[in-house]
Amino acid sequence: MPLIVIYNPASGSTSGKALTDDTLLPLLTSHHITPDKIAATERPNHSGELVLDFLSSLPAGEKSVTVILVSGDGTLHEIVNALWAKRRERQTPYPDINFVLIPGGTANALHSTLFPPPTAPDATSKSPSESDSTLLASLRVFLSSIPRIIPLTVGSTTISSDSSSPETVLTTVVASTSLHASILADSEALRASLPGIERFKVAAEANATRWYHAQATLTGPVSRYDPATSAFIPLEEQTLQLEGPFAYFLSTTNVDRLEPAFRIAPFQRPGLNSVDVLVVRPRRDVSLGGKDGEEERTAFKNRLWGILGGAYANGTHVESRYDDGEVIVEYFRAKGWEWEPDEKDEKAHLLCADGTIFTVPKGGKVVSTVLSRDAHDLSLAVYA
Ligand SMILES: Nc1ncnc2c1ncn2[C@@H]1O[C@H](COP(=O)(O)OP(=O)(O)OP(=O)(O)O)[C@@H](O)[C@H]1O
Repeated sequence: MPLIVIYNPASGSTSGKALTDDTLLPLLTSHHITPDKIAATERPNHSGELVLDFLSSLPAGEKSVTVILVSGDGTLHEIVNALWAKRRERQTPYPDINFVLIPGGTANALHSTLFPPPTAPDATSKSPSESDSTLLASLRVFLSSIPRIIPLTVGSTTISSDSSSPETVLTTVVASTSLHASILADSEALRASLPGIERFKVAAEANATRWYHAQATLTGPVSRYDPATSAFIPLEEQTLQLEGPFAYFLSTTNVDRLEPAFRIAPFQRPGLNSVDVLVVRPRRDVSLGGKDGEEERTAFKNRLWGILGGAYANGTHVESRYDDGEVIVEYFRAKGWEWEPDEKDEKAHLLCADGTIFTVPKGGKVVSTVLSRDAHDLSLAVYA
């Protein structure tokens, strides 16, 4: 099967080249495997060009290829979007594309979902790197006598407005607004000084008391996680409207965590063909008495911080409740969602798609949905 190795020398702690040269390639050689191509990404979006060029170089009729990717989630995101953008320019369908993931990025959400750390590192751990036992886990599956591949769910997120043409981006990990999108937007500026996951915490602190004004709709079928029965209960309605303001609004496909220890959507997994949506709406907190002054926002921030800390304790945040018994983190499973930011709330216009930040134009909205295989025309899977 055709094989290309791609590493991102700039991702995470910039160890991609050393990992490739010193560990990956010698291991492949010891298994008598010679990649057809080995390439470093030289700039943003280069990974997509490398894969497209590689596919173009193959004889017609090739059924499947393997891409060994030494990077974080953002590089995979670029490849998926490049394939999708160029799909109509090909005479024949793409071959199946099976990824071996070697975590060389900062967060490595997909890899750490597939191969969770043996003991979850504590929340204050400074090391973003995965333990040695999981570092080569996907590669070991690829090299095994019965390699197993798991298909990936693909989501599409479209930003539209009257003033501009719609822009669609595919996601395989996360699509979010509110706190998470603000954190990602601010943390990128900190990448040079804080290359590890600490930069997310610094950015989180800067956005902690903000509430986001928007109208959100979940599109169905929709089900709601019930902590009492530990099950998702289907809703009768096909759509569910959620009034803001929001402190947190995040959806994941394929992944149950965004970092090795941050298990924010504890029941999501690859190939489910649904999104898990986590929502926190401060107005549901009866202890705030319906007010949203400085004092209430600070009180709510402390509460939210404590609750989201449960994501670092194997996902216990989804069990937490307000004093009146209502769940604090609303956890839904759906086909998709829509987000219409309030025109006056600038930060509610931020959207994060697999770590890339977009700004919704004034008067615009976001429509995010899981795509069927027929709709995206890609066959993507990971060795796991
Ligand atoms: N040679 C390069 N120089 C600078 N940036 C690059 C280069 N090659 C790729 N990139 C960019 O590096 C960015 C980060 O890559 P990636 O997302 O894989 O790592 P990460 O952000 O550290 O990890 P994660 O997404 O898991 O948090 C990508 O958006 C990509 O565009």
